[in-house]
Amino acid sequence: MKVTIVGAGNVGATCADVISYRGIASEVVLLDIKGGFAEGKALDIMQCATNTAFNTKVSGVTNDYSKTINSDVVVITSGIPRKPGMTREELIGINAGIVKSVAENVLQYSPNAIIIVVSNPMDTMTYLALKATGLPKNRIIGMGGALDSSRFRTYLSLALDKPANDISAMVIGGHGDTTMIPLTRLASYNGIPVTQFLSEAVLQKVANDTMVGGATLTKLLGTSAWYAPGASVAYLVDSILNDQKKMIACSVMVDGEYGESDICIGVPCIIGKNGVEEIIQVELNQDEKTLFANSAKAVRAMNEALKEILV
Ligand SMILES: NC(=O)C1=CN([C@@H]2O[C@H](COP(=O)(O)OP(=O)(O)OC[C@H]3O[C@@H](n4cnc5c(N)ncnc54)[C@H](O)[C@@H]3O)[C@@H](O)[C@H]2O)C=CC1
Ligand SMILES: O=C([O-])CC(=O)C(=O)O
Repeated sequence: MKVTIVGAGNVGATCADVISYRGIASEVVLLDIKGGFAEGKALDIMQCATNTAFNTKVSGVTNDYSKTINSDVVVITSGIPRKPGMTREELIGINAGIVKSVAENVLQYSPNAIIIVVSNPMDTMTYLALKATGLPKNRIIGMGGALDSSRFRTYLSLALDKPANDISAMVIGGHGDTTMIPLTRLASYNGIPVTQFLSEAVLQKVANDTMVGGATLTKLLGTSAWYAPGASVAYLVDSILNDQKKMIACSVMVDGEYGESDICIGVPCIIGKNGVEEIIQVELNQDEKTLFANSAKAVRAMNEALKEILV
């Protein structure tokens, strides 16, 4: 199975690295506009093969889409990341043009690919990719919820002092500092509600830390995060290529689900060989419904900025 990753920067290269050493795909192509950059990253990753025992073929190309031909999955990480103090939404002016042209280019050589959008503001970029390409909605997936949920589980694990893999928890809604909805009420430690172990105040702090998880890392690193984002994309790619049908919160086009339509927003999805195979309807309480409606309103308002680019 072949995966193309457009953008060989921090997130794209990390994603290629994880896909390779976990043997998720037989071939990975990294593509970047910076001359020689993707080639260098690919060569560096390939030189891990003997020490981490993988056989994935990794190659890099400078803006040559013909080398991406017949990819099963294409990941779009091209674009600029935010700097400390910025919101993801501020990236729209530069990233919209990049994401639109990249989505159109990859489809010329891989008309059947499933596209994973990572570039920010991710919900808006996913909507843009869908509208610009006209692909069926099951084939455009925005990656945000997988990462936000892993951050939520990490913060819960720290609060509980228990392993993150024993914790089940999900974040839905937009992938923004104020639009994420950590579903605290439904989070569990091996099936036991975390509300049995953690006070309301601690749970509120965990939820707040989760929502600003990306901003916290951006402040610490001077640019946005890449290890967990790259691993989260690889997790999604694995569920697609190996038809695992995992339930993963992803930004997808909703058509009446959760009372919304004509936006891409994070909802729990079954991810398999056909991309988005099902949207799971969680029974939300009134507070959660209100949070989701407000999140959707903010995501929809952001899409307005695409009007000029989509004409
Ligand atoms: N959805 C999510 O959960 C996450 C999204 N992001 C977003 O992912 C994007 C990438 O982040 P990083 O990898 O940290 O940035 P980066 O700056 O390290 O890498 C971006 C790469 O894209 C390349 N690029 C720019 N225009 C291109 C084009 N037209 N064609 C091909 N390549 C192009 C650049 O040369 C650069 O190498 C950012 O927009 C960031 O905000 C980052 C982390 C998580
Ligand atoms: O914070 C950012 O700008 C990058 C991102 O989306 C994340 O790490 O969640």
